[in-house]
Amino acid sequence: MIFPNADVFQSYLWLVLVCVVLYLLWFITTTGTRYWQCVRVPYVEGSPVVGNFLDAVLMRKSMFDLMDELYVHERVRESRLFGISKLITPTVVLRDPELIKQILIKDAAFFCNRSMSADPHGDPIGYYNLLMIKNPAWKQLRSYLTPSLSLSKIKQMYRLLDQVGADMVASLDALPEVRPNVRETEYKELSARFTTDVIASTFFGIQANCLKDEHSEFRYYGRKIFDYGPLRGLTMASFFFMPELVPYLRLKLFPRDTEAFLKTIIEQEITRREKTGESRGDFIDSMIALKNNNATIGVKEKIPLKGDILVAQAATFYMASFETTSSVLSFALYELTRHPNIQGRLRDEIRLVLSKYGNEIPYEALANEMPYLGMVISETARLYPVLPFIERQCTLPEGTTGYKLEPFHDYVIPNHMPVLIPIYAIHRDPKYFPNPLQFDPDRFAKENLDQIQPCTYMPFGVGPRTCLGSHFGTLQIKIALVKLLSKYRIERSPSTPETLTYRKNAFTLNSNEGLYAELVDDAL
Ligand code: HEM
Repeated sequence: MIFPNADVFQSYLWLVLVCVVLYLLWFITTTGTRYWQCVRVPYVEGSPVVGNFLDAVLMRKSMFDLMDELYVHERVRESRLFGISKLITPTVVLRDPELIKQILIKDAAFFCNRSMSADPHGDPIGYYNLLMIKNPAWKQLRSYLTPSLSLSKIKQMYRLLDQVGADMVASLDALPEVRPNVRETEYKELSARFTTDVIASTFFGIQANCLKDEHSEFRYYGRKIFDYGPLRGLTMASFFFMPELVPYLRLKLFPRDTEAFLKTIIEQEITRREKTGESRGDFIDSMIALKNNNATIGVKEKIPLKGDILVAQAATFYMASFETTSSVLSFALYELTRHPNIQGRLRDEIRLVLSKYGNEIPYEALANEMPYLGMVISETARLYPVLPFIERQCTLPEGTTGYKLEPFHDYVIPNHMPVLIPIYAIHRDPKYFPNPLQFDPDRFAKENLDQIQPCTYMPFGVGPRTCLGSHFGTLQIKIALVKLLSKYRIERSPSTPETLTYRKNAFTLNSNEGLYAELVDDAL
């Protein structure tokens, strides 16, 4: 009998070992797809490691385009739901409005959490906030923060908002003329500066002066939050794609210097007010009240709302509010530039209200007497929702293995599975919005509203975990549009893009192209 010598034996051993490791790697990195092969749900096959997000990881497609392609994929387009892999994690995507209603509204108690998460120990500011925190602490925190954005609070902020609107027009007046009575602007930067000044003024009681000074600190740090260079892009992607690893990688939701900046200004303002006894009835006052009332969150461990946890609330409101509002505002201005007839109709409505009230339009008039303004904003938020999808995680009481989808489907969603609702794709589905790429505010006319099926229009999300700032964000957009269109007619400039492509390294909708336009002096 011939025995292989030790070297050959060792080589065989290595070969076997390499094969085992490769097999294990394949086995682990294809978990998502293998899961969907075993259940009776249509799915789109993903690649090992990256699942269905290869094009997003390689930055070949924006998250919006990628989700849109999955939504209409031939294997799943007739189905109410389908499976994908978020890297290696099996993830269910809901396509059907009835099913979305069932999960996000009727059975919201089991789908209140988002699957993305931050590190509670290493990053308290990133974790203990409404965007990230999980139930039951989320419910407590939401009930503490809801009053700070109630209608009466928003009404109180109206004059401050109106002032920032006037500052915006003044900043446009100061631009050099490209021809007599004509100036050029870029809507994305303009909108970002407007919304940043609004937040600084209404939430923090601070004049940020972004509209006056392009190098303002507030604008600088705001830009940093959403400026997804390679490192920041990877960090932000990790919160969504691999939340379990976030604590080990010591990742933070806010860039460190932005966090330090926000911490300093918020703590300084809280200390100043406590010393002077000044009260403005704004967000900072609400935070001081929570602290003084010894408010806590959490059941087993009671976390007091003070220090970093208060900073977390202000920082998240800053993050959740300015990029979203400025995105919708800039796209609304862009569509109004491209559609002079729609702009004309809106200016007619503004003219009517100005003739009734003069330049001091009351809050009630803006809210109740300008239906076309509301329709333009709703249509903008349909065509350009800020997020590609809403995200949830199935969270059932201990001992329950899964959530039954009957009578819609015989599939059972396992506990902890991520659930995605692809709002961008649904808003652009011709089944729900005929001729979906057409910008048509009349879809939202009172007489047409009953044609919009529930849970097909979700720019602010749906159910109890919906956007907390939807009224406040909409009011900001209304004020900016009314102020700007009262003074100027907006027209295409040679740099106005005809079609838009979306940034591949952004999680909110953002065009690659600058949204340039001309402002023609034409006061109403
Ligand atoms: C037009 C502007 C805005 C749009 C389109 C928008 C959109 C959204 C969306 C889609 C969500 C996720 C909802 C879900 O998961 O169901 C969200 C959540 C949130 N938004 Fe907004 N938002 C806007 C303005 C604002 C403003 C001005 C604030 C002010 C503070 C704000 C604060 C929040 C917060 C705190 C959450 C998390 C709520 C929670 O998880 O309980 N948003 N927003």
